[in-house]
Amino acid sequence: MSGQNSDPMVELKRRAAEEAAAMVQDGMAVGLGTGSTAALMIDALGRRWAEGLRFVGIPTSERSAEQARALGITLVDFGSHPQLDLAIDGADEVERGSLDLIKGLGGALLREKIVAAAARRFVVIVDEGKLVDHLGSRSPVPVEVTPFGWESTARQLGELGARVALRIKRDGELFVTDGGNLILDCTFGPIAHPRALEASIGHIVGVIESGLFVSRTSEVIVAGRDGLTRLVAA
Ligand SMILES: O=C(CO)[C@H](O)[C@H](O)COP(=O)(O)O
Repeated sequence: MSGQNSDPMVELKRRAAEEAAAMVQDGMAVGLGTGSTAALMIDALGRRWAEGLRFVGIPTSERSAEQARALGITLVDFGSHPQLDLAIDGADEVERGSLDLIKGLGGALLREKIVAAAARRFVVIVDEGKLVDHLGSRSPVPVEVTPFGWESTARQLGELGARVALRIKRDGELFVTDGGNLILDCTFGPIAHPRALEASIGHIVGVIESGLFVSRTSEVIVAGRDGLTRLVAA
């Protein structure tokens, strides 16, 4: 994930990632997101670590843990750090104005949401293609469910109006999360009331968590062709 890339959007994402990484200060406890943009941010933190910055990280996936460990970053858990100063992560969709999110196309939504909920500030880094007027415009809502009875859970999600697909990997194997669960990708189309939908999904037995992140974002750093923009929730 490190090194220069000739894709201009990757370069912009790298700048957003560096801007977010610059928010980390000595002594902080920091949530480390998952995905290609978050990986650029962890790389940037690795460079700051090499220059002498010292902080502790809680990763949102085994992937991010491995990357951070390889860079020498000290990782901790919630036992020693039940509250974080800052969490930085990517997103699949960001709703203009509210800054509500869909996350979890990378499959790490449960740990990502726990980390975001534990952070005093939750900073999101995306390219401009992720901005939408209504969540659900392009992305399904990933929902993490227990393997036991997933078909019944899927049926109930369907009753909320979603087209439901069990996530399968490219090699044809089931996608299994770091927690040993399954993902149901739920296509609702544009979502008028994300908070109400998040609650309705959460009430279904067998659902562990959804990728709707409502009223959790402190700030979004958007990488666009015209440079970086910082958005704060309205
Ligand atoms: O939610 C996520 C993983 O569960 C990611 O943050 C999201 O998928 C964005 O990834 P990328 O930066 O690669 O587009």
